[in-house]
Amino acid sequence: MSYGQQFNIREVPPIVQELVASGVQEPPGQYVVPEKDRPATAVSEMPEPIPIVDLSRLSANSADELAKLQSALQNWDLFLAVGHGMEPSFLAEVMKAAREFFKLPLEEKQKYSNIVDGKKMSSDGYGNDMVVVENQVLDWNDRLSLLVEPASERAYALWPTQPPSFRDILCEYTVRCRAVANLILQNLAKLLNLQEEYLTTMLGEKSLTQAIINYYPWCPTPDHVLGLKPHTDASMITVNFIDDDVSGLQLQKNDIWYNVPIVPNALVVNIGDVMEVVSNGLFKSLVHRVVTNAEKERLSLVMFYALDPEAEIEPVPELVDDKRPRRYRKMKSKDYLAKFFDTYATGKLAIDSMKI
Ligand SMILES: O=C(O)CCC(=O)C(=O)O
Ligand SMILES: [Fe+2]
Repeated sequence: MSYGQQFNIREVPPIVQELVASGVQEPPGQYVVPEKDRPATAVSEMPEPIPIVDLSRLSANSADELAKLQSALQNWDLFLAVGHGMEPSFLAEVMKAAREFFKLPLEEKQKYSNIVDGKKMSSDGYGNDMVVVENQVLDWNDRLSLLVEPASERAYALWPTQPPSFRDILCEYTVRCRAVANLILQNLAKLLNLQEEYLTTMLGEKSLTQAIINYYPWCPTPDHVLGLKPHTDASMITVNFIDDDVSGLQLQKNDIWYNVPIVPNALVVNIGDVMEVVSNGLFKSLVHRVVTNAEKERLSLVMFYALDPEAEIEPVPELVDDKRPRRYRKMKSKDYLAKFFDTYATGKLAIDSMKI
């Protein structure tokens, strides 16, 4: 995710889906993760399940539900959201449109390629990992990334016209997901003892929402590759709608990796770097990665809610005092995003560079 920017790249990586279709038995060396970073087949059992938060109860001001949200974020930096008002039939349609795009012939998908002049990668369009450092380990993932908000900034030339329903469905999902994000932000503001509209106001008209459809082809050797390298998101919050059939998202807490369970029709919502900084560390950005599956492909549709590129990311004054001094530097949103990709490519966490 990068929001309306172009980046110089070292090479154009292959489309993973094509590698798989060509019948590779082993992933090419560029995808093989060094032994110490490989996804262990056995991950730990969660000591307690991730709370499932009912958003309809939050909107009815349930104190119990708010406490559940707080405990989820304290323990896991993420929660599962039900009661979001999006019918299973609508969500199924969204996933179907996303899946159908990836089923199109390569030439059709390449019409929306994110490669510019063979040397740059745009934040919008179809492609995959951005290669910016030497010996970068590549993700076993292809994606379609589209800026959806502000609506006036959409690059419609990169929005697929196949399947024919794609555009309308993504527009509707954007509107409905924005309502979900706003409700969550209002409740996060409450937990921070800020005015209810504090965070929704920060995420105002010029703020950017990037939609990314991740497509992870099945992989002959899932133990040796990662769908996505360990990272935090460069967002305020991230709302993730996951294929309800195939797990793969893992979160890290206290240096241990755990599987995020699949709950059909629930959204997975996590804290991103911007919120960690804004809250002066009261909320923590989720460290996560994606592992692949030996038999099945996997899809996720992820909405990243980020600030206006010209806005400064910094702790809000209300959350800085003598007892809790400022813990993060200030940085312009667009500069942070540029930095984010270099750090991601090397397997490091961008948020660490903001810490004082
Ligand atoms: O595929 C997923 O479930 C997670 C995707 C993700 O973490 C991302 O796109 O930043
Ligand atoms: Fe992520």
